[in-house]
Amino acid sequence: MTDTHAAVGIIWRGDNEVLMQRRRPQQTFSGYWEFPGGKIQFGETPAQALCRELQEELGITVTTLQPWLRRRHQYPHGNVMLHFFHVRAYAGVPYAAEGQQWQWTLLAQSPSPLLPANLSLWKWLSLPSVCAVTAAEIFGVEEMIKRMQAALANRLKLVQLRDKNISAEGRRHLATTAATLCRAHQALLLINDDEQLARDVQADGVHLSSGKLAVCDRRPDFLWAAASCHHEADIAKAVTLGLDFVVLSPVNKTLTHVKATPLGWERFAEFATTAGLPVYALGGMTVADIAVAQQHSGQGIGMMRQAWNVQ
Ligand SMILES: Nc1nc2c([nH]c(=O)n2[C@H]2C[C@H](O)[C@@H](COP(=O)(O)OP(=O)(O)OP(=O)(O)O)O2)c(=O)[nH]1
Repeated sequence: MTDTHAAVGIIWRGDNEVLMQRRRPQQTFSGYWEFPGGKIQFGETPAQALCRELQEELGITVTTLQPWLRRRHQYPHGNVMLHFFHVRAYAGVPYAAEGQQWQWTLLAQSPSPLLPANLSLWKWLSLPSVCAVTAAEIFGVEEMIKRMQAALANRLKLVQLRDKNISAEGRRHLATTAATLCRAHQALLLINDDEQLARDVQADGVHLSSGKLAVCDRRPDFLWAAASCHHEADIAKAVTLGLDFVVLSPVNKTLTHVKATPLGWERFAEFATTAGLPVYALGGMTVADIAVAQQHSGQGIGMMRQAWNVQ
């Protein structure tokens, strides 16, 4: 059966509210909450379809569209390929141009029932644009903690504790302190490749190295689970395990993996569009690359050294 393609808009008000509308009585899944959007018509690109739908449904003219992921869902009535976009700027004031019920919805208050294809996606909306990877191997543990404090105070919301080559005590001390700090700043902490340590310090989740990902046969039992990917096969495995996001590298040249051939942004975009889950770009990233990654369907960027250059 061929897929029906639909373009879907996540319309933001600030950082933690999105516009949701309710499917009307004559539609399938009537009464379910959905993001505005609809079927892509013959000859339209997904972006054109979304702009048309948002004009028709809400009377707004989109001025900035940011492509996000693409996700396939099997409904009883057929397969749908959903093309998601973030909408952060538009002209006009939204109104129910088709008589539908709609509301601004806080991310913490997922409306119910949500269209089934949107369930895991809702959780991913709270992911930030930067994933900072610890670098105690470079700075030392105490300096790393100081820099982490500063970065969290500066609104960092996602930390991956990596540092595989420091002492076990140093890593445990870093993990314990990072867990306390991240909790205090409502930031997520994922521990690289050590489920026991993640459990001991009550981290939010684990981050699998690509090596661990390859041999892992179940989703780690944490609220958040992510992985490092370098190839298509890694991403496919992450999807099979039902992970929440992946960090794909190296996108640009990086000091950490000097011999690796960078993917480049075009190839990154191919992966990020088709992965079906959020993808961060890693490798030679600076803050200026957040926007570049997002224009290429990425969730944002992963950074190691650059993330901690905070006074
Ligand atoms: N607009 C929108 N559609 C979604 C979302 N999630 C999701 O699975 N879909 C599906 C439902 C529909 O099958 C298709 C969008 O088509 P549509 O909104 O034009 O719906 P429709 O009533 O014409 O389609 P049908 O399902 O009743 O045949 O994508 C979402 O968040 N927003």
